[in-house]
Amino acid sequence: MSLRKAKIKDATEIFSILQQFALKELLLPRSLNSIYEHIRDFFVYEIDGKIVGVGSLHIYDENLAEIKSLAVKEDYHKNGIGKEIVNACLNEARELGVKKVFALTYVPQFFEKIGFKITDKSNFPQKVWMECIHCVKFNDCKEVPVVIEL
Ligand SMILES: CC(=O)SCCNC(=O)CCNC(=O)[C@H](O)C(C)(C)COP(=O)(O)OP(=O)(O)OC[C@H]1O[C@@H](n2cnc3c(N)ncnc32)[C@H](O)[C@@H]1OP(=O)(O)O
Repeated sequence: MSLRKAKIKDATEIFSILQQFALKELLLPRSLNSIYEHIRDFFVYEIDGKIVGVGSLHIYDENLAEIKSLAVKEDYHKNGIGKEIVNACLNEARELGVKKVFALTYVPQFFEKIGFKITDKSNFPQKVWMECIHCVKFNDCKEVPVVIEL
């Protein structure tokens, strides 16, 4: 078992895991191209050389970063893998000097267990005006914003 930064060769497997949950509308879909572009943001969790969990930290500025594209394969849920990936993202944010990390999620309870608090999306205008505005669910978004101060 190991958690590590992603490499280029992991991109298609990251895409495949995220796509499984996107098809169930548990995550917003993400293109393979976007994963290649942001491969340095990603962590992967491996068991016996097979990727079973993925997640990424996207930096906005010195004050703000976002946990994005977090998913653990269903057979491996509730083994602490999701929490470990989020904690790796938070540690990286701390090392970089970022002060606040947020996520938009359908599973706020999972993030609350890690110490995030529910907040308001208006606190993240960078996200809303750079990304949410282009999302097909912009006017009917059910994702809950959560945030943690580092
Ligand atoms: C920013 C985003 O990307 S949000 C999208 C998150 N991803 C998804 O919803 C995709 C589908 N879901 C998943 O991949 C997984 O269920 C995840 C990532 C949400 C959780 O991963 P797991 O590895 O199962 O979580 P992990 O075992 O680390 O759980 C940590 C704690 O949260 C709890 N937890 C896990 N999932 C949930 C949930 N859906 N609701 C409430 N609590 C939860 C666990 O019971 C555990 O609690 P404990 O510390 O008291 O034992």
